[in-house]
Amino acid sequence: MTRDLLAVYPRDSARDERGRLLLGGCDALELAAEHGTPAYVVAEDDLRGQARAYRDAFEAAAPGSHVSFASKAFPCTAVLRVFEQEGLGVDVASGGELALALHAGFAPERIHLHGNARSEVELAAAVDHGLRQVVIDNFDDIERLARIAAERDAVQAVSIRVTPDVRGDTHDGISTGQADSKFGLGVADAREAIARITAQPSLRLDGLHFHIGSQLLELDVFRRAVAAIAPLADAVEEVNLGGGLGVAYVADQARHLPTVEEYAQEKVRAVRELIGDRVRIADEPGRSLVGRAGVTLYGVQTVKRNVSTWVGVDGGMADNLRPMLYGARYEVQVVDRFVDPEDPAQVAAATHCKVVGKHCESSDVLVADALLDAPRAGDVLVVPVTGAYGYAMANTYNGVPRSPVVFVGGGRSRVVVRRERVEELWARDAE
Ligand SMILES: Cc1ncc(COP(=O)(O)O)c(C=O)c1O
Ligand SMILES: N[C@@H](CCCC[NH3+])C(=O)O
Repeated sequence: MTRDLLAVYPRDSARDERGRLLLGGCDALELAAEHGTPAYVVAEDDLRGQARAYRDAFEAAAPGSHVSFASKAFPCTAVLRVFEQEGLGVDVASGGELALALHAGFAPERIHLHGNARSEVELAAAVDHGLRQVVIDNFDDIERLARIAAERDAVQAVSIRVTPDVRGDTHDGISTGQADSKFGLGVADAREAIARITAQPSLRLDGLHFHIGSQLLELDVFRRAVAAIAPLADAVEEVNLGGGLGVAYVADQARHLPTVEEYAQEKVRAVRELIGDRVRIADEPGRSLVGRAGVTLYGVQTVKRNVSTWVGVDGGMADNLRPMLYGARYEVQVVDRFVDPEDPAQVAAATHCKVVGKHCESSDVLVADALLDAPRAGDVLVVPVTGAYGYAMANTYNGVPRSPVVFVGGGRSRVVVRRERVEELWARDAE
């Protein structure tokens, strides 16, 4: 069993004596045969372990703190149920995510609603269900939500999303904390929002919130964001620090990845030093709760040589948009013939190739610099760390039905989301 090769795989992964990948104790080749490919395979123990790591780390650093799952990262019933059972709250960003969280069993007191362009219907649903908080993003929200709550004789708890004018080191597409952002209000406008909310009898100001960006691998940026919002904090009971911790997609990132404990301690320390002991601390991680728990299995359909060697698989940009959107890097292996990229003999014998999807786009490239052991049609490939924002952003481009989600653990597998049927491509036809 080689441990290093599994540095970014779900924590209970292993390779057996024949070198075959085991996920949650299940043989990856058998999983592919049983459930078909492509398939998202999720190690349930990894999800639970991360939820506990988060809960324990924040509880140790800031007793009474509140950790929620940012459900956009993996919006499916089974994943939400796991986090509900583990005692987390949930962050929803639309009426649809709200409906899903309720369907999965979250009590409304554990749900808060985000969104930079919510409809009346979405805001009314939040009030009708009595959600824990609605996060105010702009001045229009205040007027609208106050009216909706007043019409129902309700008092809705709110927090304000502040844009702290802090830039984390991440891709532009997932950076949100800069001054020129579509999310939240700048510090001066947030001060005005505090006054307007306080003047509304149907709203109760509860918290401040920031989210600087996603896939952040350095922690110092959080202290700068806390410093930016600190002058507003007298008005609130809670500060939500917005998640954002990155995951290691490839082994070299794993060496520098902060732990959940370091992340929680750094955030809490910043709040205690710059704001004080009085405020309750909340956080809402998405990616780092689910990223490493998930892998995608693909079937190789064809291998050919046009200058490069092109390995064509049965999925691609419809099940994982991240390479195309953010130039995201991933590892890939043949599930029963791993190549050790640090072993010169294995590297020399391996095939340097591009693993590409089946979609009609030249940029449908899953891994541009793959090193595989003699890939051929019929092989099963595994791409690790696809638990976050893979299923979430899946689509049916080129009429490819969406992939199933399969939970594994203790040597057993179970389908928690079935593969979409081709008939569902026309299920919404008006006639
Ligand atoms: C408001 C908000 N909260 C939480 C998250 C979750 O962030 P991450 O997945 O980076 O932890 C996001 C997405 O980045 C977000 O927009
Ligand atoms: N979809 C993005 C993350 C979005 C962050 C949401 N605020 C990704 O895959 O990296």
